[in-house]
Amino acid sequence: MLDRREELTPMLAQYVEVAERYDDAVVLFRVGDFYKAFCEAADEVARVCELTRIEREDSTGTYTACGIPVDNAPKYLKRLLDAEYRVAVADQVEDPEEASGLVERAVTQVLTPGTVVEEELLAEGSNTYVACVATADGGSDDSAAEAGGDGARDGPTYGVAHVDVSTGECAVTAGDAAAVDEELARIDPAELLGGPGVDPGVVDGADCMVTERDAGKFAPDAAGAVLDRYADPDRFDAAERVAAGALLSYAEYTQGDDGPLEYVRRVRRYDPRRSLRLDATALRGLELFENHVGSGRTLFDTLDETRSALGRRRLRAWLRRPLVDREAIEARHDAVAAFAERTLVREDVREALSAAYDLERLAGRVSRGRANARDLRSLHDTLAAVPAVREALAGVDALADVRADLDPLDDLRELIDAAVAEDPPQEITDGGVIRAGYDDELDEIRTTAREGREWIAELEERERERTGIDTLEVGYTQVHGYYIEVTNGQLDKVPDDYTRRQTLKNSERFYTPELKRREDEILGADERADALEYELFVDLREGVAVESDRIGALADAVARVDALAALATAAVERDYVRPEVGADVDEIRLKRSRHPVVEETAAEFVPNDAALPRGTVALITGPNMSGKSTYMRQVALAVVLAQAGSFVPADAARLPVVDRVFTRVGASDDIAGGESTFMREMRELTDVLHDATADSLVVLDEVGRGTSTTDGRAIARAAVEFLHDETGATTLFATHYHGLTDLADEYDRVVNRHFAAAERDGEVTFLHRVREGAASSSYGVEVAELAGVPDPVVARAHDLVAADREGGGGDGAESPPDPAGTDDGEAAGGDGQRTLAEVATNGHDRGDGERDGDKDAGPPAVRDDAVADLLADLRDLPLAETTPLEALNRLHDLQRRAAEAGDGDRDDTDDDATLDGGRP
Ligand SMILES: Nc1ncnc2c1ncn2[C@@H]1O[C@H](COP(=O)(O)OP(=O)(O)OP(=O)(O)O)[C@@H](O)[C@H]1O
Repeated sequence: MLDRREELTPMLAQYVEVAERYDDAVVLFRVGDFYKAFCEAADEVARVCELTRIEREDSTGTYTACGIPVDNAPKYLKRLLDAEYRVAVADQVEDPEEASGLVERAVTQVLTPGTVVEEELLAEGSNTYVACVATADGGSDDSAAEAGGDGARDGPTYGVAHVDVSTGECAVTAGDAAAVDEELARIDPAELLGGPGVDPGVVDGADCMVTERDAGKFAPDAAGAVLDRYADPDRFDAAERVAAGALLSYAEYTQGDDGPLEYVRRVRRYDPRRSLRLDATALRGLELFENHVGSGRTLFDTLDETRSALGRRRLRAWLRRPLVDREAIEARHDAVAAFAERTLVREDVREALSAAYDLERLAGRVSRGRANARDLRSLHDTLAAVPAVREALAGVDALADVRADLDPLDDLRELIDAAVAEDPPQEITDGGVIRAGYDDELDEIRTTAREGREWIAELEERERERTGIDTLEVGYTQVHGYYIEVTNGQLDKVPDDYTRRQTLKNSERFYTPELKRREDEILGADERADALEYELFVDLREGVAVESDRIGALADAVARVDALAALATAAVERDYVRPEVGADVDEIRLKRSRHPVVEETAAEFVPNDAALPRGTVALITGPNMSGKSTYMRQVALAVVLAQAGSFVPADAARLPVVDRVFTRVGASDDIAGGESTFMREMRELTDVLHDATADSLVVLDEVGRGTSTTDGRAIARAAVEFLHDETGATTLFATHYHGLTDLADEYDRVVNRHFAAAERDGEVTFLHRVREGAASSSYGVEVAELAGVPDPVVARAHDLVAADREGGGGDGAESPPDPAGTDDGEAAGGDGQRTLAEVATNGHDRGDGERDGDKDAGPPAVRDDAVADLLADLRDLPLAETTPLEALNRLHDLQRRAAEAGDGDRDDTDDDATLDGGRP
């Protein structure tokens, strides 16, 4: 098309010119009721949006066009954004009626995945961020960047900035490549700008669209000048300045390059170390916001009892960045406790908040000049809900601070209420927006129009009387205006002052000079009223925009109240307990803790205790599927929840304040990223071993399983030793390398815990109960059988395992496991080895003569576990809620299980001593 530029029609020439300027975007031209794309852009739009592509022909030749209907635009724009297109929307910027020739068009907005502000394109309860990573020198030379941020490892310091263009929230920090990676995982941007000089590895890992910008935007002077419009650049490090400045310049560009975004009221500088650090692996491994299978529930879903979009975003932010300041954590717990203890307060507050609209986004639209009258009514309705929240909170000391911040902005509410009609139309140009009584001039114009209409309404009656034409009618059409209609039979009675306007088949239509005058008056008044209403509305909107700081402060308080009330609701409804996090707490101690998400879906969740003095490395063994991962995650989640300000799912909890939670759990194959599972696993392990401190909590699941047994076992052992000796981090380490469990004999702070399985009626049952000591078997083959692996394969696997054990191969040969952690050599049997077959047939008579009447022939580990479970079930029996018949049934069941477990010469009663220090 460029080669035909001279011949193009004026509009196409205009399109080509804009498309050249916005060459990284699909340009859409507003033409009538459509946003139109032409030529190649039309092909793309038609393909992505599944719209019809039209071949057009004019004097200059043929070209394609594709139109998105304006009324349905969000749906199609979303498709384009999801397909990672940028879309430049060019609107008419002059009144078509006043234009001589072609209407002037200009790009008023560039829509990109990270900068959309359209309500329909934004997720309601989460932020949409665009982030930017940059070096201090903007890539101009390779000199070392100015120090700042974390700088723990060698390498340049990067600035990382992010902004939510819909709410104006903007923040910046600095750190090395690893810190940037971690920050990006927490920010979870929808779009990322990578400055020149930034190591490609730093931005490539981000799971979002990466946008390139002209290098000049990252030049320190240029970026500094942009930042200066928002904040004092001297408050920031060099790298932060470049990142924030370049980012804000991009944000301005997407909003039509119309100068500074006034609703970005501040650029917050933060230090990620002032919150509990959760890197991408931890966020993923603990399934805070994302479920591995992509469909199940997450921690956030489970806790989300918020009532407003503001609260929902705040709760997300709290979980993403839990606190590390003990006082702040306790203050949040105090507030949650206050809500939890007061059902009425909580319910009143939540009900009032249900009426709250998204104050932050409303304020953003007001400042951008995009709010319509309905938005201002929504703002009014939200302000109107505040007094009820304040009233509910009155007299609750722990909530006094947040209550004080809930300024209901009465002046603003009254102003909006007085000015804006109660149920205004969508458009602000068509009138009906401003209330009567708000503006004298408007009222006067409206009176004129009303009086005119009344005069016309009475005209029919008057004219019938005056002319004697009893069928005379007065009417109105859009095209001809007001008329007096007389049927043909009565035309002889028409008076002289009637002028013919229109002839119909059976009648004639007339007007009189007075009717014409009144009509002009009414139409003129309507037009003036609409224009004046628009003016008044825009003035009002600007007046409200001036108050955006106060609205922002109120939005912050509303978000806090909602998030606190949500945490309290979750705590009450799901039976969570307030954790103790005092300065003297130097251990993780949980009584009957549960996994907050799994307990929601499991038919019957088995609670477990945990007692881990700081610096303990707990080796967790047990069969596949026995609950190791769930247990480790629930301990980590208790810590995260507590530091986020939440109560935790347990009967009692004492938790230290940790600086970071590291996890390496579950499968995280990175096929798309081109790394093998093992490589990825080792990378994650590297991060842990490098960065964990004595204040960290480390959760490692089956480290080393991705390679040969010998190598894997060696790596696992070395990692445990390092964590114990060098790092001192409190660690939960699940492993199938049973040989590792003898580390507990060598190291003070290494302890063994295990999960047991019971075998009943020929089937393996998982008890999901944690116990002291190491486990005896993996039950891998049994799990394979449960999963439906064909019988011959299962049988062959059993044989191979047995042969392997007898032959002394495999992990089991390294050293005999201590089955129940009882240190009782006898208990493990003559040679300390038990075949899987022995374990699998323990205490169960197959009727094939295998068990020759010796009830104690089975391995003590399984028997002990069965007895311990019996005791635990007995202890947990809710007597108060059990009917006599149920009790009898339960007793019968317990008796049966006692018989199965055997009544051997047991003297150990401390199986369940994990938390209680040996008390039964
Ligand atoms: N305490 C519990 N109460 C009830 N169900 C549980 C409990 N713990 C785990 N489960 C259920 O048991 C199953 C296996 O749990 P998990 O993945 O934690 O086992 P695992 O020992 O880590 O297995 P593997 O070694 O194969 O990774 C899960 O489906 C989980 O929902």
